[in-house]
Order: sequence, then C-alpha cells, then structure tokens
Amino acid sequence: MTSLYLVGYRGCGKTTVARLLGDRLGWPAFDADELLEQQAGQTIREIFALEGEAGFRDRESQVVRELTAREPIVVSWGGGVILREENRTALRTSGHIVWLRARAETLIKRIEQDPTTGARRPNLTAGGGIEEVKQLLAVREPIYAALANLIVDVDDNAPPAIAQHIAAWLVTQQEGRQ
Ligand SMILES: Nc1ncnc2c1ncn2[C@@H]1O[C@H](COP(=O)(O)OP(=O)(O)OP(=O)(O)O)[C@@H](O)[C@H]1O
Ligand SMILES: O=C(O)C1=C[C@@H](O)[C@@H](O)[C@H](O)C1
Ligand SMILES: [Mg+2]
Repeated sequence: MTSLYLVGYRGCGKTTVARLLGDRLGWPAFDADELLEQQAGQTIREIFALEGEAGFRDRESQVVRELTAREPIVVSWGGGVILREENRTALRTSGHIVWLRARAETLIKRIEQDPTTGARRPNLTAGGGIEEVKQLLAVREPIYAALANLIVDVDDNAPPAIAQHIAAWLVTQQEGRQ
C-alpha cells in the first residue's frame, strides 16, 4: 500500500501532523530529519558545519532511499527534500504527497517558538529570519506545488483538524485505486 508523505517548509507542522496521522492510520510514522540525525550521531547543524550543505543533502537522499522502500508508512520529510530530482522521483513513485502550505509570517513564528529544533538547524542564507523564509519559499513553492497530490493550508487550522482532513482525503484516494 502506498505511503503518506508530508512536505513543506520548516515549521509548517509536518512532524506534529505525521504523528497524529500515524496513530490514526496505524502506520509507523518516521521523521526524516530525526532519522538522519540518529544515523549520523550529529545534529543537522553539526553536519552542515562539517560536511557543508552538499554532505547533508547526500545523507538526506540516503534516508529517502531507505524510507521510500518501506510501505505503508507516514513520513515527515525535511523541508529541502524536494530540491533533488532523485528524491522527488522516489517520493512520487511510492507515496501520496501532501504539502502543508503556510505563509512566511506563520512559519517564522512557529520556527522561533519551537525550542526543540532551533538550535539543531542552521540558517541556509547569510541573513536568516523572515527574509530567508521568503527567499526560499519563492524558489520552493512552485516545486512543492508541482509535486503535491494534495495542498492543505495550515495557517488557521489546528493539527487535529489538518490530520482529519488529510485522512479523509486519503480514503478517497484509496477508493479510487480499487
Ligand atoms: N497547525 C498548527 N497550529 C499551530 N501551531 C502548530 C501547528 N502545527 C505545528 N505547530 C507548532 O509549530 C511548531 C513546528 O511544528 P513541527 O515541528 O510539527 O513542524 P515541522 O514542519 O516538522 O518543522 P521542521 O521542518 O522544523 O521539523 C511546533 O511548536 C508545533 O507545536
Ligand atoms: O529547508 C531546509 O532545507 C531544511 C529543513 C530542515 O527540515 C532540515 O532538513 C534542514 O535543516 C534543511
Ligand atoms: Mg519536523
């Protein structure tokens, strides 16, 4: 059975919603960033410092190969997983892809409020902050949009309602495949 994949920018709620969906569907839920950090024995910030972004992206593609071989599971992917064509192909061919879409203002608020990930994630541009979010969204939103089978706006809804919406949509997809 096909997996369920959550994509979107940092702070959009992928990890939170993936856990709810895993419980609801009875499927194992994996967080790609957490798995990568466990395998490396280092934080993402440390990996960027030692190996650069290219080293991190190679590790991320390795996690993509591992997780896309396991179905059905729920995965919250790292925000930049959509940047490489090989990753996009692997996701597309093994799962339903849901983009949790949010405004830059929503994302920066959630990123800054979240004490668990901030210290573990490096800035991706010199300035960081909301300018970084806007700059990267300009590049990435068209990629998320082209890849997603479902787009969910998450600015004004709580995680349980978002999970409920996705679960109901998934049923329609599974019925369509029978
Ligand atoms: N729909 C929501 N409404 C309000 N707050 C939310 C919502 N979804 C997530 N949050 C909060 O925003 C923060 C980031 O959520 P979460 O870690 O699930 O996002 P993420 O997409 O996995 O981020 P990252 O890419 O950094 O791992 C957390 O503090 C979480 O509680
Ligand atoms: O947006 C990105 O490129 C990233 C998002 C995070 O989930 C991590 O995968 C890492 O910090 C890179
Ligand atoms: Mg997460």
